[in-house]
Amino acid sequence: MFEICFTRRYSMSHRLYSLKDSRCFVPHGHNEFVKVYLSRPENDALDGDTNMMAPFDTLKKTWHQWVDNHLDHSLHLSDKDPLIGFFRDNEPENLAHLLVTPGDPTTEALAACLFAKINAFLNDLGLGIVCRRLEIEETPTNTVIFHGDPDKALCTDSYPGPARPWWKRADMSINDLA
Ligand SMILES: Nc1nc2c(c(=O)[nH]1)N=C([C@H](O)[C@H](O)COP(=O)(O)OP(=O)(O)OP(=O)(O)O)CN2
Repeated sequence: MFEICFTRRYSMSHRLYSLKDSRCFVPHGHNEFVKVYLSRPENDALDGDTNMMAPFDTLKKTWHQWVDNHLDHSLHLSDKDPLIGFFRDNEPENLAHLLVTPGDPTTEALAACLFAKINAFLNDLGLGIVCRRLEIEETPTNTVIFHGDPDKALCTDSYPGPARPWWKRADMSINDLA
């Protein structure tokens, strides 16, 4: 089986709102790398002419657009974080830069959301190519790997967004605050 791996770098900040006594409660930032592993499970054979699963550019264009123009320099907050209210009241023009996760924006939660997001983009291509594994290097010493079902991984019981939240939509959104 072939796997194609793309890597992208972005800067982000977050705070872990449930960890009140921790230094992670204080908003802080990371320069992270996300790696996605793509494969075509149903038909792995090369055609003898182009010999590609699909051109790299076709596979990564929308994903990298989203990473570069929306994920990069975003502030990640729990859906329960009162900082969201601060932005609503004082800086509504910056709401578009908030990435909101169901519960704390840990690297685990982000990995599951990003996994769902790239699969929404890939599904739109209709090539039968999927992301089966995603890795986020939060720091040079901490990496989180996700593969599986994001619906089972994320707890959305009290998430205030729509049934199809931003991570399941093949659009440029990073929250459901609009
Ligand atoms: N399971 C998780 N634990 C922690 C996460 C997380 O996303 N998932 N995140 C953090 C903080 O973001 C913290 O900034 C990074 O963790 P930390 O290990 O403290 O980072 P260091 O660079 O200081 O680690 P070293 O081992 O000193 O290199 C905390 N926990």
